[in-house]
Amino acid sequence: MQLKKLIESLQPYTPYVGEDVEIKSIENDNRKVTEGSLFICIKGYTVDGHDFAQNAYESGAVAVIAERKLPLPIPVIVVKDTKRASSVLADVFYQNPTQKLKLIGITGTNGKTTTSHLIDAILKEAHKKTGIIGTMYTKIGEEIQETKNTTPEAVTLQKVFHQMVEQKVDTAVMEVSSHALVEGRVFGCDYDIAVFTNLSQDHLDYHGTMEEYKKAKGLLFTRLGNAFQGEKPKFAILNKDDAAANEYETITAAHILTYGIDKDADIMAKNIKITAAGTSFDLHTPLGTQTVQLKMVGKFNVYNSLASIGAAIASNIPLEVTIKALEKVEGVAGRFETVNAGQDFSVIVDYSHTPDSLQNALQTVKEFAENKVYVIVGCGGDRDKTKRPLMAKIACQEASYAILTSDNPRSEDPIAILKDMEAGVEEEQNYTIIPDRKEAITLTVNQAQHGDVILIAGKGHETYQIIGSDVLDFDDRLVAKEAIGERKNDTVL
Ligand SMILES: CC(=O)N[C@H]1[C@@H](OP(=O)(O)OP(=O)(O)OC[C@H]2O[C@@H](n3ccc(=O)[nH]c3=O)[C@H](O)[C@@H]2O)O[C@H](CO)[C@@H](O)[C@@H]1O[C@H](C)C(=O)N[C@@H](C)C(=O)N[C@H](CCC(=O)O)C(=O)O
Ligand SMILES: Nc1ncnc2c1ncn2[C@@H]1O[C@H](COP(=O)(O)OP(=O)(O)OP(=O)(O)O)[C@@H](O)[C@H]1O
Repeated sequence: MQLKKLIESLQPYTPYVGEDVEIKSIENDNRKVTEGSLFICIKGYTVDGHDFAQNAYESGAVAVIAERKLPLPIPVIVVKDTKRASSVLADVFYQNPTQKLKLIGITGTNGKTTTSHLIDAILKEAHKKTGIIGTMYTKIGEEIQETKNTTPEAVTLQKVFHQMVEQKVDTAVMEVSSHALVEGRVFGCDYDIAVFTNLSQDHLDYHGTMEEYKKAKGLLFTRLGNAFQGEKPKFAILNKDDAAANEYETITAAHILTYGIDKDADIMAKNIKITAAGTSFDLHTPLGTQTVQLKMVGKFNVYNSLASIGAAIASNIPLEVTIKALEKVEGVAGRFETVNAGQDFSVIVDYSHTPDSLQNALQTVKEFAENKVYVIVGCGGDRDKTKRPLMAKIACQEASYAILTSDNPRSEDPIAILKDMEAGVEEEQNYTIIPDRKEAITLTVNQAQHGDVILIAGKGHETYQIIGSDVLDFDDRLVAKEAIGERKNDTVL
C-alpha cells in the first residue's frame, strides 16, 4: 500500500506533500522492522519508541510516524497521538479486516474469558469457523498464538484479524479490556455485538476512580454505532443485574438484549440449583423456555451462560444448538478447575483475582463444601493496591481459614504486599501468612480432611510466577497435584 493513501486515513487530514513510498509492513517495534516497513514510534511506560527510529531506518523502514520531528532521511509524519494513529493505520493497511468478519467484543471486570469461550463453543456447534483473542491466547481455528495482553495493541490486533480473514474465520470473539478502550487499541474495530458482563473494583491503579473505569468500559457500547450499519444489525448484550448496564443502555444506539437473574430481562435464569457436579436452571428467552444443565459450577457461570445465549440469539443461532453447546462445556482452564488426584477433599484452582470474583468463588464453594473451606490467596505486585486489604477481608470472612501468600509480586517485596493485605483483616480472624506459594499450597493440602474444600485463588491457568523480573515456572494445578501425591496429613496451620 502507498504511504499517501495510508496517511489520508488519519483525521484531521493535512495533505501529505512528501515523497510517496510503498509500505510493505507496519510495525511499532523496531526489532520487527524489515525492508519497506512503516515504523510507528510509541511512547510506552518503560521506553520511548522514538528512541528506536534511527535503528528502524537502518533495518529498512521507509517511513516513520512520530509525535515529533526526527532527523531521518525518510518521510517522518508527525501526529498528535501515535497510539491512536496506529489503530487507524493498521486497520487501513490490513484493508479493514473487521468489516469482513463478524466481531463480538466482551467487556466487564469478570467473566470475559469464560464468556468468550462459551460463545466460541456455541459458534462451533453451529459449524462456524471462529477466532478468539483474549487473556489465555489468540486462537485462529485450532492454531494458538501466545499473547501478552488481554487485548493486544492495535498493530498486532489488526494483523491477527487479517490472518483470520485470510483463514476464512466467520466470527471473531474478543475480550476488550478497559485499558484497550481508553488507549484506543480497538479504535479500528467494527463490532457487531458487544457484551457487558459486570463491573466491580479492579484496575484503579490505571483508571483512578470507579467512575472512570465505568466510562472506559462504556466506550465499547458507543463504538457499536447505529443499530444497522450496512447489512449488519448491531447488538448490545447487557447484564441487567449490574447497575452500570442502565448507563450503557442510554449511550448505545444498537439493539439491546438484556439478561439477568434478579431483575426482569429479555433472557433470564430462574430456579438455579448448584452442586459440586454442575448447575441447573430454567432458561427464559424470547425464543422459548427450557431447562439447562451445565457441567460448570456457580451462579457466576449462569451469568456467563446467559451472556453467551444473548450473543447467540443476536447471531441468529437456534436455541437448541446453543443449549446443546453449553451443556457440553466442561469448563475453561483455570476457571473453577478441579484438581483430582484421588484425594477425599476438593481442590479447586480459580482465576479469581478481584474482590468480587473471590467472593463469588467462595460463596459457590460454600454451597457444596461438606466441611471446612480453605482459601489460598495473594495479590499481584505493581497493580491496583486498593484491592489488597479487600481481598484478605473477603478471604477471612468467607472461608473457614485463609492462607495469604504470593501471587506475581513482580518488582515489589512480597512481604510488603502481604502486609497491605493483612490491613484488611480483623485480629481475631482465622488466617496465616505463608509468603512462599508452593509451601502455602503444600501445607494446606497436608492439613485438609475428608469433605474439606481448598480454593487456590488468583492464578488460574497461569503457568508462571513473576518474581522481580524473573518469570519462573509455576502452576497451581501441578503444585497441588504433587502435594496431594506426597501428602503427610499431620500439618497444623
Ligand atoms: C501499561 C501497559 O499497558 N503496558 C503495555 C505497553 O507496554 P509499555 O508501555 O511498557 O511499552 P514499552 O515497552 O515502553 O514500549 C514502547 C514502544 O517501544 C517499542 N519498542 C520497545 C523496545 C524496543 O527495543 N524496541 C521498540 O520498538 C514497543 O514496541 C512499543 O511500541 O505496551 C506493551 C506492548 O503493546 C504491552 O504489552 C504492555 O502491557 C503490559 C504487559 C500490561 O501489563 N498491560 C496491562 C496494564 C494491560 O493493558 N492490561 C489489560 C487488561 C488486563 C485485564 O483485564 O486483567 C490488557 O488488555 O492486557
Ligand atoms: N460473571 C462473573 N461474575 C463474577 N465473577 C466471575 C464471573 N465469571 C467468572 N468469574 C470469576 O472471575 C474469575 C476470572 O474469570 P474470567 O477469566 O472469565 O474473567 P476475565 O474477565 O476474563 O478476567 P481477566 O480480565 O482478569 O482476564 C473466575 O475464575 C471466576 O472466579
